[in-house]
Amino acid sequence: WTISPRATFRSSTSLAATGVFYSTMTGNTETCGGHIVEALKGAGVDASDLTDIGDADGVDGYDSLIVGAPTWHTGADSERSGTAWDEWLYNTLPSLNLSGKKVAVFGCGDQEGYADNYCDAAGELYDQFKAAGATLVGLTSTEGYNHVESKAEIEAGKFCGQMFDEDNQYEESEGRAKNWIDQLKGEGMF
Ligand SMILES: Cc1cc2nc3c(=O)[nH]c(=O)nc-3n(C[C@H](O)[C@H](O)[C@H](O)COP(=O)(O)O)c2cc1C
Repeated sequence: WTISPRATFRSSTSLAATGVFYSTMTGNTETCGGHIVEALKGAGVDASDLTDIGDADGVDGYDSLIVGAPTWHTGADSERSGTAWDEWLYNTLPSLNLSGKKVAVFGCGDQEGYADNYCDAAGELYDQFKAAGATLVGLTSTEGYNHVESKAEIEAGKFCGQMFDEDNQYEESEGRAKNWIDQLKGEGMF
């Protein structure tokens, strides 16, 4: 008999294949991250629990990452989330080796109240993980959203990942999470 290297690596103490990290001020990004973790379970993906990036360790130990942030620093050039990501992106991420790892970004914002800056922090996560050498996956269409401008819209009609809006479209969130995980599976992330 043989033990595959992968099976050996996945001992009971090893990390899950996909790490799921988020931050939040008022819980909305946690709600959406919860939908994502449920969808991952439903799809049979070996994923971590939803983990606050402020408490995270060993982020580079996963094969792939799903990362999500809210936006609170409206209009800011950098440190747009107003959460633990702001420090982590510039103090921890540059020291990690993420080359070859697939990363998918999600964001939580308010497309009506902050229509000119909808989910701007998600765009920052995308840019910084890309700069760190990761392969970014999971782009989605902007169809069905009503924002005017967004730094998460990295090309016309394309978000850099999955955007959520618990203020205006909370009833969409669970379905958006499920569809996105199906898409990521189709893109070969897991
Ligand atoms: C002071 C303030 C500033 C905000 N700025 C933005 C913004 O620039 N862009 C955006 O999409 N949402 C903005 N929002 C909305 C929040 O991002 C949104 O409510 C989000 O769901 C909060 O997520 P959280 O509960 O995980 O922190 C802002 C909300 C407040 C109260």
